[in-house]
Amino acid sequence: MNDSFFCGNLETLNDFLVGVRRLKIEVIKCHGSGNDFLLIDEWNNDYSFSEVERSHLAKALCSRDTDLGADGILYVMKSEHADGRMRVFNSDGSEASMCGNGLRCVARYICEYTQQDSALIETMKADLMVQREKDIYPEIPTYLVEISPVSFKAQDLPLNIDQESLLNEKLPTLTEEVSFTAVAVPNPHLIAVVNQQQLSSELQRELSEYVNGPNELFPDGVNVSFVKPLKKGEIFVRTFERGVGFTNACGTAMSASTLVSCLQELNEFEKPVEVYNNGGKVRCVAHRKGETYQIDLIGNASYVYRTTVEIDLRVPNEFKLTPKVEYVEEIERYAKLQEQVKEYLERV
Ligand SMILES: N[C@H](CCC[C@H](N)C(=O)O)C(=O)O
Repeated sequence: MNDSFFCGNLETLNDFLVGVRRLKIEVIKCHGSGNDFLLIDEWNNDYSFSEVERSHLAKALCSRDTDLGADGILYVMKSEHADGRMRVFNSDGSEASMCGNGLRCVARYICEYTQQDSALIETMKADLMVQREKDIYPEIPTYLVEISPVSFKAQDLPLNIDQESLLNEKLPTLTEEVSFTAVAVPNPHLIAVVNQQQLSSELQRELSEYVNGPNELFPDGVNVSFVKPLKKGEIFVRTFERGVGFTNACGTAMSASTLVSCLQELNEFEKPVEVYNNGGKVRCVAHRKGETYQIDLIGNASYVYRTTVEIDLRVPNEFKLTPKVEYVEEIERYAKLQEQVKEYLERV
């Protein structure tokens, strides 16, 4: 009996004994306003990853040094009480309680799978309503997702300060240059309304890197957004995302920024606000009932390509891809939207 037989058997036996995890994982590369994700359907593919594997996969597959790369992974899972469940992991492997742009992509995936125009999706802290909307740009799949619960309590971010909340106030230990509002939707956001000079400076990067490193203020880190009012009903938002860095857009941040702009009377509750960003634009509507807030986030849910990742989960950085199958028309249509937004932002 030659060696290869034993090697083959030994390897198979060894694989079994050490629990090798060689898998072929179907992936859809998608994005909401240029905030891009790898969508993995655990539910219908029956992958059943461990907690550690989900985090390690996010770090390995989201790295921009690979043929994949993304801001995060969206795991679609079965829910015991809703139409589906979304878990979102940032590219650094950390799990977030919510992801607005990602939820629109999951909304599309679940609505198309169930052939419904609306659904209830379970997220870490809430079951959220999602629905298909009329395209805000021709032929670009558009979804509305509910962003809630909303809390201005510092402890809900958490933000360690000796006051209940931070509402358009200075954080002197951080900077004297701008005022901030802290809000959880329910992931944590620190938001400043700024002018063009402040937006163009290094201030946002410097303070974002500080509050997302070891610090007393935000022990879990925080998404940091600079908001520039364009005109009534229009804002521009740039976000340094916790667990990622600067992204083209951050859905929960754009929603929270819209809410803050209404509280500061730059925009109006119950009226649409066009939120421009480096990846395109979305529409938000902030709702207030007494002291309860909720935001509607409306925007694209675009697919870019499908591929299969061939991977051994024990060494997730060494993976192979099958040839990517692109959604060519969606890519072209979204590029037209981005061109229109870019031209507009150069004029406004
Ligand atoms: N980085 C965020 C999660 C992703 C949120 C963002 N991609 C969105 O669209 O809301 C956090 O750790 O809270």
